[in-house]
Amino acid sequence: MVESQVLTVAQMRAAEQDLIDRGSSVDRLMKLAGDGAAEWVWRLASRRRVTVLCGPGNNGGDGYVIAENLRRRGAEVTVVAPMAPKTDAAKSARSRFGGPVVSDGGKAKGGVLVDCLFGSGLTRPLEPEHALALRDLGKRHEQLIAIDLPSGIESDGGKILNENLPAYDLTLALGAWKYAHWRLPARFRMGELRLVPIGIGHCESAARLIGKPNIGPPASDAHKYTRGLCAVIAGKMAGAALLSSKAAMRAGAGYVKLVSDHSHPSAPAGLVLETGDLDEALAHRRVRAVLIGPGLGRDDEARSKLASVLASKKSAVLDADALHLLDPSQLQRDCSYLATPHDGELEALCRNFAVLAADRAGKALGLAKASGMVVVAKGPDTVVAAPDGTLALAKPAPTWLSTAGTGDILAGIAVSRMATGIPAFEAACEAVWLHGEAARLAGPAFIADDLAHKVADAMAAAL
Ligand SMILES: NC(=O)C1=CN([C@@H]2O[C@H](COP(=O)(O)OP(=O)(O)OC[C@H]3O[C@@H](n4cnc5c(N)ncnc54)[C@H](OP(=O)(O)O)[C@@H]3O)[C@@H](O)[C@H]2O)[C@@H](O)CC1
Ligand SMILES: Nc1ncnc2c1ncn2[C@@H]1O[C@H](COP(=O)(O)OP(=O)(O)O)[C@@H](O)[C@H]1O
Ligand SMILES: [K+]
Repeated sequence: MVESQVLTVAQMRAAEQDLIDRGSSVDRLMKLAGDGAAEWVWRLASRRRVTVLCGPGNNGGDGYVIAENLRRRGAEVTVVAPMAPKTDAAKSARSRFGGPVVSDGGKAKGGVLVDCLFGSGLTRPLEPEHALALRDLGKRHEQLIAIDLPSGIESDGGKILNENLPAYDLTLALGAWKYAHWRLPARFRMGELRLVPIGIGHCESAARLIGKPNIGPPASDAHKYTRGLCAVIAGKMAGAALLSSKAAMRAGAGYVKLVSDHSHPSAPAGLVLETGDLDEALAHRRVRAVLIGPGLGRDDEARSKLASVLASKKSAVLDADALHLLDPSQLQRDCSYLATPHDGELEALCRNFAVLAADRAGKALGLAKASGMVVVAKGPDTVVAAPDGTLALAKPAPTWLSTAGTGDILAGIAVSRMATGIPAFEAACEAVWLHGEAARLAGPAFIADDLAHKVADAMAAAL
């Protein structure tokens, strides 16, 4: 879906060029973007005075279009332009603005500040005088709207390039989402996010935002084995695997087995405990997906359990300790693997698979390519990467997830989705969404056990 694609600056430029090649023009796209954005500014301003801060590029050009649109509706609007327009489209938009333009924003104040200083073309930190002007104007206005991106943010990485820049109430993404709209730390400076369409089409290589999956109830002739049997392998700290199992039982699989050397007096009655030989348990033809890692430990016994899982050639979710123990040569060809590392585990895996990249998305993509595994790089801005270079970005999930054991729940959901027979990348995206939704439904201050129970409600939301 076009609305869920997330583009790099290079992809955005190619998409714009594509529209121009089909008969549009930069001026026409700027008019569409500016008029679309002006609609939001008009609503938010509701007759308050508006200041539009315009830079030299096409982001500034959008600003002049917005200002003229508002002026024609009768709004009191001033443009502050510390730099003259440089691009042809911006110069022409400037020439069509019939209101006042000042170069020094020293006296400007009002209801709404519209930031059109720089957008996706920003290549370096703001000059000190521009950063200062933005900061001061920000303080003298009641509400701040960023056009395309807040100025001072790097579009592809989501880095904030200057200190003490203002936080915004609303950011209007023009044409398509950019990475910065969903990456930290940029995301949390942007306030509400809205997309202004300008006719950008489907981009084959774009990343996508993870949205609500369409799961549906079991088929009318379903039985527990057709829905999928998954095995969760317990290790030293058996509680973690039990948490994963509880989540797996609620995430779609028809049958969940906990393969454990421990007794589990508090295990739900519906969870099948298997205490026998691990290789035998794995060899069972009905086992469609296996989870190993939560609470596994890192001793010889843990190593041997991981070796058994990988030798079984079953589809597997690898989490926690399994990611530290993993030897690249153990991964089997033509097997489906899903790894769920947090940042520390991702670092260890990247060392192990000789992957060099600067940020989480780059590391996840590099690792997926080097290992053949689907990689869910977990954190406040989780990404999912596939070996073929497909990337999906999660929307922010509740920060209450930052509590022990929530990763075990994610791994349990993932193995359950995989056991239903869907491809690992889809299973990963569904698991990330269900995990975030369960957290939303659990409310504040939940613990991992509460989260496991909410997985069924998250499934209900996706039916
Ligand atoms: N293309 C289209 O069809 C459409 C584009 N649209 C809009 O265009 C925006 C992208 O426009 P853009 O590429 O002109 O970049 P923008 O962010 O305005 O300005 C950057 C310019 O300033 C410069 N510069 C960079 N960093 C700097 C710094 N720190 N301090 C000083 N200067 C700096 C840099 O030039 P440089 O100095 O590096 O040569 C660059 O040229 C996009 O976000 C959207 O709003 C929409 O209208 C829809 C149609
Ligand atoms: N600040 C946060 N905002 C949103 N999600 C978070 C945040 N911190 C952690 N999470 C999520 O919580 C889970 C934590 O997993 P993990 O670190 O493996 O914990 P554990 O090992 O204790 O189970 C991950 O899914 C991660 O994405
Ligand atoms: K901007």
